[in-house]
Amino acid sequence: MKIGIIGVGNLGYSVAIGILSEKQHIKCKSLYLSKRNPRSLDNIGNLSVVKITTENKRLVKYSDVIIVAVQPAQLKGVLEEIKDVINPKKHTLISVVTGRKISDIEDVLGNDLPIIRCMPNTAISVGQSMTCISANERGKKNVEYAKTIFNALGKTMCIEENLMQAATVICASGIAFWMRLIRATSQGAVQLGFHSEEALELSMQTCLGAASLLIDSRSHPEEEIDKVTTPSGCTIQGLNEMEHQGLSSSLIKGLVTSFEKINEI
Ligand SMILES: NC(=O)C1=CN([C@@H]2O[C@H](COP(=O)(O)OP(=O)(O)OC[C@H]3O[C@@H](n4cnc5c(N)ncnc54)[C@H](O)[C@@H]3O)[C@@H](O)[C@H]2O)C=CC1
Ligand SMILES: O=C(O)[C@@H]1CCC=N1
Repeated sequence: MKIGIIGVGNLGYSVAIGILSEKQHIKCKSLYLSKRNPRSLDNIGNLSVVKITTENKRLVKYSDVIIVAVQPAQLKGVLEEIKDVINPKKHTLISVVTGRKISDIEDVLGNDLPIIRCMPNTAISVGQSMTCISANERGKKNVEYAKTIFNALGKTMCIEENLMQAATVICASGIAFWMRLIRATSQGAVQLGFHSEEALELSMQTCLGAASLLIDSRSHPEEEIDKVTTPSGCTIQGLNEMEHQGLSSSLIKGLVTSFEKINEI
C-alpha cells in the first residue's frame, strides 16, 4: 500500500507513527505526509519510506490510500483542493475527521470513490487504538484496506455510520476520560502516602489489569467487582461512597454532554 496522510497533527502523527512501527505488517511501501508546517516532522523525515510535502495534490498522485486527518472546518477546502487528482479507480479515501459524514465527502468527490470513515484514537501510536469503521457502498469492497491498517494498530469494529458520533465520544474522547480517571486515582494514591511516580505506576497498571481481566475472561465488570468486594470490606465501602457521590451517573452524563456537543461540530 502507498499511504498518504493529509493533516499530520495530533492524530495524523499518531497514525503515522503507528504505521511506521507496523510497516512490514501493513505492507506500507511509502508514506506521504502533508501538513501546513512540516518542520515538526523532521524527526521522521529522513526515514526512507517517508516523504514529506505541503502539496496535497502531489501526495494524492503518489498514494493509493489517502487518510484525511484535518480539523472538521478544514475538510471541505482539502477535498476541493484534491478533487481534480482523485481517481476513483485508484484511490481509497479514509476520513478520520470528526462529525463529517461520508455524504459530505461524496458531495465534493462523488460516490464512485471508495470512502471509508474511521474513528481511531491516539493510542494508535502504541498499537492500542479502538477504531470504528464504516464505508460508503463503493468503499465496502475496500474496507479491508482500513482493517489492515487499523487492525495492525489495535482493534477495529465495523459499525453503522449513524453510530459514528457515539463511537467518537466513547473511543476517541474516551482516551481523555480514562486519562482523567487514572490521574484522579493516582492523586488519591498520593494522598494515601505514595510518591507521585509510584502513584501513577500503581494506577496505570491497575487500570491495564482491570481491562485485561475483562478482555481475557470475557466476564462482566460486575462479576469481577463481586470477586473483589469482601463482605463488610474496604472495597464495597469505597465503591458505595463513590456511587453516592455520583461516579457512574457523572460519567454517563459527561458522555451524553460530549455527544450533544459533537452533534454541533
Ligand atoms: N486528537 C484526537 O484524539 C482525535 C482527533 N480526531 C479528529 O481528527 C482530526 C484531526 O485532529 P487533530 O490531529 O487533533 O488536529 P490538529 O489540529 O492537531 O491537526 C490537524 C493538522 O492538519 C494540518 N492541516 C490543516 N490544513 C491542512 C491542509 N490544507 N493540508 C494539509 N494539512 C493541513 C495542520 O497543519 C495540522 O497539522 C479532527 O477532525 C479531529 O476531530 C479523531 C479522533 C481522535
Ligand atoms: O475533541 C474533539 O472534538 C475531537 C474528537 C475526538 C477527539 N478529539
